[in-house]
Amino acid sequence: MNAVDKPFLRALAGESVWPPPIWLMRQAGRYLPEYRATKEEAGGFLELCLNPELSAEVTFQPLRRFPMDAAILFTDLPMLPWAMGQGLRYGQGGADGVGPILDPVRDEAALAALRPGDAARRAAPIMKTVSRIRAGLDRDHPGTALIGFAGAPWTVACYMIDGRGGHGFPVARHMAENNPHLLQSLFATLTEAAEAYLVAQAEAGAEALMLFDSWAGLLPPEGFERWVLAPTTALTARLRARLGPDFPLIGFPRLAGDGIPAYAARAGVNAVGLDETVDLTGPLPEGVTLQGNLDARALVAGGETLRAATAHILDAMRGRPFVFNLGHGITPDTPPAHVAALVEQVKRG
Ligand SMILES: Cc1c2[nH]c(c1CCC(=O)O)Cc1[nH]c(c(CCC(=O)O)c1C)Cc1[nH]c(c(CCC(=O)O)c1C)Cc1[nH]c(c(C)c1CCC(=O)O)C2
Repeated sequence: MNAVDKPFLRALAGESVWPPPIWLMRQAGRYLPEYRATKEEAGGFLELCLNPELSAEVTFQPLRRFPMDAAILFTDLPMLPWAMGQGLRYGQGGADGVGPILDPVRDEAALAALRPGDAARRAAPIMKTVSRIRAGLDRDHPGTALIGFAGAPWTVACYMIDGRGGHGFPVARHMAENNPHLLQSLFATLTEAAEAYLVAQAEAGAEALMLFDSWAGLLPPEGFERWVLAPTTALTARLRARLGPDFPLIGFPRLAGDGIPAYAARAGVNAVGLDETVDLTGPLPEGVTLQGNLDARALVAGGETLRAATAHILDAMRGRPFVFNLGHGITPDTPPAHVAALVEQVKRG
């Protein structure tokens, strides 16, 4: 299939493709037994993210079960800070919780110790993963597009500064209010690093790029303007200067609520991801493709709950440029059969 004929890319270009293309955030992950087996084979999660063959394998796993219209590069958001030299490990539950744990960057000295110049070399395995995935899609799934991604500066800064999620990132929020100069310096480093990292993914074969701003909703309005909207707009402008004005970009300002219209109008993205709290029957931004916003809990519930929630979204979005997705990632307790039922219903329109 010609790249421009892929339904997902047509929807990002502003076409009202119907039935809408579908993919799901975290479509590769712990709800699939084959993912858990491959992670074991890799020797751990970080090891998996740095193994191009096995990262590509887990990216393909959901595509063998479900006819998704897009695949997303399998890696993790803190891999960019890791590539700049920040210490990273993964909690195994218990007191550590689950998820990434980083050596916090909270002062000038820690910021100066980062080595953005090393990031391209350290992230080289991730670019190998991108090329492997793209070659496999071209061979076995020619209608499926490849999404590359990075965290948006604010969300990456949250993990870099607090060192872990789960507590609402009090240190990053305090820094935004009380030491904006330090945060601004970190943002300058991060914006430059994210640009290089995303351009490298596009050069390796990614056909669209997504910026995850999972914690955009933590900031008051002035903070949202300064730490979410302004840096995202700067980053997308740089990406467009490098990749061309039409390169498909998706922004996901999760839980941004009242900030979403401004984001849609000014962030420089083709598509905006909507979390599950957004009411699709209310006023919505025009002039951008929308993506979302099924509640991940409805996917766990399945049955009539899932059918009704899916029908509600399809009814609200019919006739608009839209990509069906969840409002946040699939959770590990999701039965794969529910994902199959969802994809079938969406494909019926
Ligand atoms: C904030 C964030 C992270 N990572 C990511 C975000 C932004 C989106 C979001 O808000 O969910 C993005 C991400 N993380 C992962 C992907 C891969 C591709 C996909 O979506 O299928 C993507 C796009 C794999 C992953 N990233 C992680 C796993 C689970 C690791 C394991 O197997 O133990 C996977 C498959 C770990 C991770 N990584 C992160 C957290 C908070 C956690 C723990 C919570 C959880 O597990 O869901 C940081």
